[in-house]
Amino acid sequence: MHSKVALVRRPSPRLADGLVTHIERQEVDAELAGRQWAGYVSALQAAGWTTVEVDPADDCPDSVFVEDTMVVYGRLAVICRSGAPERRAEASAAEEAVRGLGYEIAHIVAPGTLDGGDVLKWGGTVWVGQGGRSNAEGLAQLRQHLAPLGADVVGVPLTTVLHLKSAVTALPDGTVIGYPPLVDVPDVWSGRFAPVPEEPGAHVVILDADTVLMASSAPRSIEAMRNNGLEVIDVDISEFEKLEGCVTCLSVRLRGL
Ligand SMILES: NC(=O)NCCC[C@H](N)C(=O)O
Repeated sequence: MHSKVALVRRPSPRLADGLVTHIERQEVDAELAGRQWAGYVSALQAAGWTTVEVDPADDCPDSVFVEDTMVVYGRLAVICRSGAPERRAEASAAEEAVRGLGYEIAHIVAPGTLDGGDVLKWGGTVWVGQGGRSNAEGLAQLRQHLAPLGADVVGVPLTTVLHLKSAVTALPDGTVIGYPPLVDVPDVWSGRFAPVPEEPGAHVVILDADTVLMASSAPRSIEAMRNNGLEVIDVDISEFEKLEGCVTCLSVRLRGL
């Protein structure tokens, strides 16, 4: 029985060579990134999460963004085949780690592509960004794997950001938050969509029913969350943001077998 376990992965020494797609490349301070990663891991631990390190992948610059390697639903971990061929080598060690924790394993296979960052889950619905890293075949395979578990898998068009969860994430009560200029179809969540005033303000990791983790680069959104009664723990992840990373992508949250 595991509860509140998070997979994390130490940054590669080649982090600065990570992919950038929608933003200008900026210089990454690898040493600062290392400290920020340690701060992120400590924040998870302080909130009661046990962290498990996936074996490092020093040759894979983007391996720290471990969320993209899998989609975990119930006791099943669906191992992704990234839409970025450069990132496909990251998956095998992540698979070993989650298998070692007792999860059942399924795979997205060619020609399907799926990045974990494109998958938003809440209350039995699984939304999958389409138009970037994850294709229709990847979505169809995910739907097939999750159907026996009762999940409703829904495609969502995506044009302006890397992953669906770069645009929207869900609060503990199921409200979907997003920075409107980057959300193609807010109507998907009509009645439960709430705008935030900053792009990184759209990214939350749910730590428990009352607490979320957010990036300190979104002070106005953090204030709005606090005013709405949520506890917010904030972490500086500037070096990962330079590579289009956000708080969600630095871990895979496993909420219990
Ligand atoms: N789930 C995420 O938001 N992942 C961020 C991945 C960033 C990485 N530089 C990439 O382009 O794949």
